[in-house]
Amino acid sequence: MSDNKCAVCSQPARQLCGGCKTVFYCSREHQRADWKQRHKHQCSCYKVVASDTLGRHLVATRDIKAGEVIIKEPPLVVGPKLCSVPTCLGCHKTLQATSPDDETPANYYKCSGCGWPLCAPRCESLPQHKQECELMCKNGFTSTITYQNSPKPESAYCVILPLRCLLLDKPKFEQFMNLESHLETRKNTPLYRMLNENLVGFIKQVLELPFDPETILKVAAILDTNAFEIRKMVGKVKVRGLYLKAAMLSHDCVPNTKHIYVDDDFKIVITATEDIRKGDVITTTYTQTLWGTLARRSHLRGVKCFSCSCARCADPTELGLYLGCILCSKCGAKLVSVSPLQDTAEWKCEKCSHKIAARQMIAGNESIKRELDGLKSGGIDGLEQFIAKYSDSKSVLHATNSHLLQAKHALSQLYGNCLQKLTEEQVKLQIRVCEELLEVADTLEPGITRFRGLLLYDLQAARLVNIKNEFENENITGDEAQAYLAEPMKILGEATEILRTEPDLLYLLEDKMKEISELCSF
Ligand SMILES: C[S@@+](CC[C@H](N)C(=O)[O-])C[C@H]1O[C@@H](n2cnc3c(N)ncnc32)[C@H](O)[C@@H]1O
Repeated sequence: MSDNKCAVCSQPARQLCGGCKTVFYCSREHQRADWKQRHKHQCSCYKVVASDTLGRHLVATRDIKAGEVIIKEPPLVVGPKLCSVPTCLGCHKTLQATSPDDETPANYYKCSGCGWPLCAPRCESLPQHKQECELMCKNGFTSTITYQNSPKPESAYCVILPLRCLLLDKPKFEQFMNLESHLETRKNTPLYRMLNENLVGFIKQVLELPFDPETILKVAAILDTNAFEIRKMVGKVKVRGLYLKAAMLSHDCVPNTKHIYVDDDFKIVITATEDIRKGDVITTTYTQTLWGTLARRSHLRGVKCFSCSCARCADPTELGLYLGCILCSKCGAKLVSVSPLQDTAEWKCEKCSHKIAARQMIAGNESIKRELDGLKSGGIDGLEQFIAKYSDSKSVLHATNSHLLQAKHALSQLYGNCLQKLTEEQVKLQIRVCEELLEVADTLEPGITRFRGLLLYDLQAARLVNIKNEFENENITGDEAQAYLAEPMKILGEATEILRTEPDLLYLLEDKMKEISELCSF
C-alpha cells in the first residue's frame, strides 16, 4: 500500500506528476482537475536527478524562458562566515559603532545575555539569535570581540553558523545532514585541523552539547560544500546561507542562472539568465568567471572538492577566449594546454613547436596575480599602468587574458563611478574596455546577467560623455550629437531591463539614470 496521498482527495495515491515528480494523485481525473485549478501554477520546472559526475543536480522538466524564476526559497539557516568582520547575530548587517561622545568612546552594542556585538537591543530577541544566546548564557560564555577603529575579520565567528545547524529541529537537521560534505577530503586540511580544535572544543567543552566530533566537523563540511555567500549592499550584509533546493544546483563555468537575495529573511531567488531547454542541467557558478581554467579548477578542487570538466574547462581555447593562455615567446601565437583537464599537462604553442611546463605556467600566473592584487586597492593610476604595460606588443598577455580582463573590469568599475571627472582619453579607454568586456560577457555570462547589465550601462554612459565632449570640442554639431545619442539610449533600455531584476542595484540604477539625464541635457 502506498504512503502517498492524492493532492485532491487525500486517498492513497500512486500516480506521480511527471513534471515536478513531487505531487501524487489517485487517478487521471484528479490529476487533470488539479492541473487546471492549481498545479500548473505550482509545478516546478525542474527535478533532482543523480549522475556519477555531478552527484545530485537539477534538470529542467520543461523549457524555461530567460528571466523565469526557477526557485524562490528561504534559507534553512543563516549566519556569519567562518572569519567575519563584526556582524550582528540578529539581523546580520555589518556592525556600525555606537556614536561616540565626550564620555563614551565608540563601541559596539553588546548583547545583554552573551556579550556578542549586535546592532541594538532590538536584535537581541530575533529568533536566529535567541537559542544560541540562551545556551551560551547557561554555560557562562561571553564573547570577547571588541570595537576596533578598522574592523578586522574575527575567527571567533566560526562557531556560530555550525552551532545554528546543530540546533535545528530533528526533521530539518536530518535534511541538512543528507547533503554532500566531502568530509574525508577536508579532514586533513589546515582549516579542518583548526576547526577540530576551536569549533569542536567550543561545542563540546564550552557548550557541553552531546555531539561527537565527526558530526560537528561534518556540519562544517556540509556548509563549506553547499552554503551560498549572501551579499546585500544595504546594511553591507556578507554572511552565509544554506538553501535546501538551491544546494542541488551543480556548477558550470558558463552557468545558465543567476541569483539574488530578497526580503529581510534572505530568500534566494534563482532566475534563468538564458532560455533553458527541457532536459538541460540547471547550473550556477561556484567560482569566478574571469579566472582562467587552471585557477578556476584549482579553486573548485580546494573549496568544493571536485575537478570541473565542463565544456569551458575541457576546451583548450576556453570557448575561443583563451583566458588562461599566454603568448608564445618565440612566435607570438597562443600557448594552450595540451590537455586542459590535466593540470600538470604542458602548454604548447598553437603555431610553432615551443612548449612550457605546467609549473612554469602556474608560477607565471601567480606572479602576475600578486602584481595585480597589489594594485587593485591602489585605484585608477595603478590599473591604467598595469593595462598599458601588459597591452604592449612585447607583453606575454593578450587582450582577453584573465589578468588583463580582471584589471580592465576593476578599472571600468572605478571609471564608472567618476565618469564626469575623466579626461577625454580616459572616456575613450572606458568605451574600449567595456566593449571588450561585453564580448567576453556575451560568451561567459550570456543573457540577462548582472555582469552584462552593468557593463551595458557603463558603456552607454561613457558613449554619452564622449558625444558630449565631441560636441563641446565642436567636432560634431548639435544635430549630429542628438542623432548619435539615439543608440546609447536604446541600449540603456536593455541594461535597465536587466538591472530591474536586481533589486539590490535599484538605488545605483536611480543614481545612474540621474547622471545620464544630466549628461543628455546639453
Ligand atoms: C552544492 S553541492 C551540489 C549537490 C551535490 N551534487 C549532491 O549530490 O548533494 C556541490 C557538490 O556537487 C558536486 N558537483 C557540483 N557541480 C559539479 C560539477 N560540475 N562537476 C563535478 N561535481 C560537481 C561536487 O561534489 C560539489 O562539491
